[in-house]
Amino acid sequence: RKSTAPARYLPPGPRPVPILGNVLDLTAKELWLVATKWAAQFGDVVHVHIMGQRLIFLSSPEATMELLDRKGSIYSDKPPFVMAGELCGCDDMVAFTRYGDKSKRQRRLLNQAFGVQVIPSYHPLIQSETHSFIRRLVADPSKYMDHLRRYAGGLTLSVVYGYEASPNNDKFLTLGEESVDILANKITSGGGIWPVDIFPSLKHLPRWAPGSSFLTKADVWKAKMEEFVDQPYNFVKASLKSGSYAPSFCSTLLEGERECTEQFEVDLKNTANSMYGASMDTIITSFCHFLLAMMLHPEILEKAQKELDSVLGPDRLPTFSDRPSLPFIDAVVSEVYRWGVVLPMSLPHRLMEDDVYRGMFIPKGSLVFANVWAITRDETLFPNASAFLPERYLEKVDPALAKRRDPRNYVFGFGRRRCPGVHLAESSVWLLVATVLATLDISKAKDDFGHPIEPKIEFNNAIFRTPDRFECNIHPRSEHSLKLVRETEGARA
Ligand code: HEM
Repeated sequence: RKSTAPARYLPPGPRPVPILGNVLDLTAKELWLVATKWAAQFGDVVHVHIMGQRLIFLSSPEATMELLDRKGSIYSDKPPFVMAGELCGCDDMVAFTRYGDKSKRQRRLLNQAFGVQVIPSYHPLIQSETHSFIRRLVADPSKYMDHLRRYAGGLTLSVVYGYEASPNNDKFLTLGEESVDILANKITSGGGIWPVDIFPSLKHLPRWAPGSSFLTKADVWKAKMEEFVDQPYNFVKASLKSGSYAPSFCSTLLEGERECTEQFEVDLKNTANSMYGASMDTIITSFCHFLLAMMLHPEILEKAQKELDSVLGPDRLPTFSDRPSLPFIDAVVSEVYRWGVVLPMSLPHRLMEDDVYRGMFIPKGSLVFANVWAITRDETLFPNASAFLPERYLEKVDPALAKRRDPRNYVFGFGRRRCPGVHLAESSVWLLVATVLATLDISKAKDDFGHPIEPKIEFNNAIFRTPDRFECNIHPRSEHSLKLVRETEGARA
C-alpha cells in the first residue's frame, strides 16, 4: 500500500559525490563565499552533507530568524565533539556546551553579570584599559597587533576576574595566549573534526598503538586548558578571602550566592574561562576591520573626527556619556560590524528534532549555519553592500526596516546561543573606536619613496574573518592630542 504521507524533500544544494558527499565543496578557504554562491543558485536554505553529517546553510534574515530565533527550543544544541569536548576537556566551555540544564545554568550566570543593565559598572575598567592601549599604540604603532592582544586579554581578565595584568610577561596573559592558541590552532583547526569524531571507538586505542598520538596530544592540551580554568579562578577566591579585590564577574556571582555548591563553582569557573577565548579574536578582528576601513577611507575618518571635535572640544577624550551625541561614530561602528563580519558563518547550531520549513525537511542532528556574510551583502537591505558607507544608518526609515538593517541582529549570532558578551563587546569596541579617532590619524603606510603602500588583504582563518597583518601608519593627530593621551597615565580607575 502506498504511503499517503507527503514526500519529505531535503533543501536543495550542490550535487554530492557518493559516500563522501560534499567534502570537496567544503574545503574552500573562505567558505562563506562558496555558501553565498550556493544561496544565489539554490535559494536561502541549502543542504550539503559530509559522510552523512547534514549541514544546512541559512542565507536570509527570514530563515535565520524563523529557525534559529523563533524555533530556538529545537535549534540551540551544539555538536558533540569527541576530541575537543571529551578528550581535550572543552565540554564545559560555553560555546561547546550541549543544550540543556548545564547550558541554561551557564547562560543565567552570563546574563546576571553581562546583562545590559550591569555593563555601566564595567565602564571605568573599559576606559582605563582603552587609555593604556592608546598609550602603547602611540609609543610603538608598528606593534599594533601585540597591543590589541594585550588590550583584549587584559580587559577580559579584569572584567571576569578583577585581575590587573602586569605590563610585561604577565603570567595569566601568557597562560591565556597559550590556551587560546591550543584551542584555535590545534584542537579546532580545520573545523575541529578529528578522525575520532567520526569513529568514536578510536578513543579506546592503547597509547602505544600506531595512530594514537592524538590521545597523547589531547592529554597535554587538556592539562593546559585546565590550568587556565583553575588558576585565575583561584586568584579570585584568594583575593575574596583577603578582603582586597576589584569587583568582577566572578566576585559578584560568588558574593551573591548563598550556598556555594560544587556544581555552582564548576559552572562559574568554566563560564568565566570561556569568555577569554570568546572575546580575544572577536574584539581583535573588529578593531582590525576598523583600522582597515579608516585607512582606505580618509574622508570618513575626517568626518568622524569632525563630529568628535565638535562634541568634545579640544581638552578631553570621549566617555560613554558622549555616545548619544555622536551618531556618526555609532554609524561607523555599525558599518565595521557589517562590512567586517567577524564570524561570517556564525557558529553552528545543532537541530534537536526533525523539522519542516517552507515544505523542506530538515532532519534531526543537522548542523545549521547562519550565513551572515550573505545577509550582510544583501543589496536589497544594504545597497552598494561591498562599500564601507556609515551614512546608510543615518537615513530615516521605518522601525521594522531599521531592525532588519541593524547588523547587530546578525553578527552576534541567534536565539538562545546569541553572543552573551554582546553588551560588553559593544561598549568596548565603541570606546576603542571613539578614542582612537579622537587622538590618532590612520593612513596607508609609505614605501621608501614616500608612495602609499596598497594593502594586500588576505583572510586565512577558517572561522574568524581576521585579516592577515597589514602595514598601516598610525600617529597622534597633533601635539595636543599626544598630551591628552599622556595625561591618562596613572589615572587607572
Ligand atoms: C565584537 C565582538 C564579538 C562578536 C562579533 C561576537 C560574536 C559571537 C557570535 C557570532 C557567537 C555565536 C552565536 C551563535 O552561536 O549563534 C558568539 C558566541 C559567544 N560569545 Fe561572542 N562575540 C563578540 C565578543 C564577545 C565577548 C567580549 C564575549 C565575552 C566576554 C563573548 C562571549 C561569547 C560566548 C561565551 C559565546 C558562546 C555562546 C553560546 O554558545 O551559548 N563574545 N559570539
